[in-house]
Amino acid sequence: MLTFDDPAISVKNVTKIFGEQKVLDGLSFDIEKNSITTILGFSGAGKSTLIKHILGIMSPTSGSVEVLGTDLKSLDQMELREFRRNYGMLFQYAALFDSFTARENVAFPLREFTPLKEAEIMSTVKDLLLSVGIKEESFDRLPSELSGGMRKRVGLARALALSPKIMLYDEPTTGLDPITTKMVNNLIVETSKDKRNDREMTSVIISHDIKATLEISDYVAFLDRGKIIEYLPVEEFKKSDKEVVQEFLRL
Ligand SMILES: Nc1ncnc2c1ncn2[C@@H]1O[C@H](COP(=O)(O)OP(=O)(O)OP(=O)(O)O)[C@@H](O)[C@H]1O
Repeated sequence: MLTFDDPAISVKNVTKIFGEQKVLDGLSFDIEKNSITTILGFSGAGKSTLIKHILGIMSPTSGSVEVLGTDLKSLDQMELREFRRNYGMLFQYAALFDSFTARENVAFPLREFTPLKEAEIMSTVKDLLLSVGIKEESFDRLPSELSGGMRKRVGLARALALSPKIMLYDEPTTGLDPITTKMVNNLIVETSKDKRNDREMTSVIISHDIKATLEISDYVAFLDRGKIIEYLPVEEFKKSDKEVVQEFLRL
């Protein structure tokens, strides 16, 4: 198992039980700061449950999750809400507000969580949208007037608005055509690299789209029935001798 001196995320012996079902089973692993790490697994393996633990939306039945050196258990609800400003998240369907334009969607977290004045917000929003490749002519369009790929870009701009230290991607390319998948992958890498220069950003991708994520990951973990059964730098992961991993790689 990979270990890191100063991990961004440290999952320590986490078990999560729903009724009779053990969904996470004594899970322990670290995620390196400033890396792109993908957590792969079949449907039902426990990926979403794990992400919810990293976000502090769910608490473990036993064990602990440390993010940026803080044990999430030690935070009360108010502190946890404040702590979540460290996170950015891009969901499968980008989850934009339908009745807000692209500009308003990206402005939302800045209005909600920062003391910035309107002119500063508008200038930050412009920079963010341009940085993900949205042209000014599209700033005032509603999500329904944008393509799927453009919605992802706007979703990414919104997720980056508060300069997150931890960026979580939940199935970022599932259901997208190959060209849009490539575009989203490039954006994930560019975003991660950009941020590496001047500040910290760790990217965690949850996916069952192995082909899309292998190209861009530094590390890959394979979650199977609540346990990490393989966790390696990407090139070594491809050569894993675990039967279930090879089965997954052949899909
Ligand atoms: N709140 C809950 N209450 C009861 N069971 C749950 C709850 N959340 C998840 N589960 C169960 O935990 C198991 C793992 O679910 P989870 O959504 O974490 O898997 P996943 O790997 O993300 O799957 P998918 O790729 O299909 O999203 C499933 O059997 C699910 O039914």
